[in-house]
Amino acid sequence: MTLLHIGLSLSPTWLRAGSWRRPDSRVEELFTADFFVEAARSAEAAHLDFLFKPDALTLDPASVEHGLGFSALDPTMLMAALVAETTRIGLVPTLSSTFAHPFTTARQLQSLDRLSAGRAGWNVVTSLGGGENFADRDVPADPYVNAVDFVTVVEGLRQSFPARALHHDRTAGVFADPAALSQVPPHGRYASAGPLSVPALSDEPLPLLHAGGSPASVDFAARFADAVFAMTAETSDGVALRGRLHAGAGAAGRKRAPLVLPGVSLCLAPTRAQAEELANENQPGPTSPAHVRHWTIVGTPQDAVDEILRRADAGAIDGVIALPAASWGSLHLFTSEVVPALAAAGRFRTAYSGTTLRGHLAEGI
Ligand SMILES: Cc1cc2nc3c(=O)[nH]c(=O)nc-3n(C[C@H](O)[C@H](O)[C@H](O)COP(=O)(O)O)c2cc1C
Repeated sequence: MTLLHIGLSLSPTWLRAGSWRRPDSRVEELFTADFFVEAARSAEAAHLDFLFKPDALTLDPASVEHGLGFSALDPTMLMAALVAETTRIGLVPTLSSTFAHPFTTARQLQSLDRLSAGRAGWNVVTSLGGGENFADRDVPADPYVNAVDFVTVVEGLRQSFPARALHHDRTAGVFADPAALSQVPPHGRYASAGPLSVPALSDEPLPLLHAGGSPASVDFAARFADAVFAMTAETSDGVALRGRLHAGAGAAGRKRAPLVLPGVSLCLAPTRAQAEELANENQPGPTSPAHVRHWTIVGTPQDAVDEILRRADAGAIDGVIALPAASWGSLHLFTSEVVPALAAAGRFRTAYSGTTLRGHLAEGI
């Protein structure tokens, strides 16, 4: 039986809407490492595939009056802070192909991969907003044509200093073989010759996640992504997306289609009545992004198990990215009850068998 793949979003969805006002929200710690270390440790104790951090490169001042808005730590820095606090779980920051630069991106991700011994991934997004913060740069004419150039250059840079170049030959005094280092040709608007100053850990490409909704996004994911952070509110949306990704990946000659991992908003409590009360107390406010409509489960941990398995059996998902809602309790019930129940049902790992994110994502397929 195929195993599910599960990530935990560290976008603090469990403090969104009015939930940051709960006495136990720890909102004062929102920009500290400890806040995220607690979430990361409980995700790793449940043997999740990865921690995931969405990102926004823009902030509407009005949005922070009554809620968090898009205020957040830099995802790559946050993941780096979690490296030493975890040992097996994957670390997937979001970096924008529209606004970031491939050289900086490649260097940061290669460093994260090295520091974490193979646990880094990358959520590639083309980004909705943020242009005002990069107004000194041209916006690409077509964000997905540009995204292809961007990921090609990043991967080229990553392998411009391949793992095999390192010799560490003390006797001969050879640290690395310069002949194994290479340069990267220009692609589109990017001319970043390399080589990168951080050596790759292996010849494997970095695991890529992608989040988007358009046909161009699906084409991009089918060609490049290992997994898709999907916004499939209904089972039928997931079945359709999975079909398109499998067809696209097949047409691109890939052996494996990207995993469909929808965001699932989880408002969990020991009883349904408590979960509904929690959800009612924390309705999205007027400043919540209107376009965001994720699959939502309000109920007990068993309700979440049942619904996740129902969607998996319907061919709508390969796993989920958990977006705990309303309280820390939702997060802890997910990692301490929902995931262990999925494991007990034979649908999720009971222990890590590998040490790299690529290994976790390939497991049980
Ligand atoms: C589920 C989902 C998650 C997204 N997450 C992010 C994100 O974390 N950061 C970001 O800048 N944009 C994010 N986006 C926006 C996309 O990068 C993209 O700009 C937007 O979806 C428009 O592209 P599309 O027409 O292909 O959907 C997300 C979009 C979707 C559908």
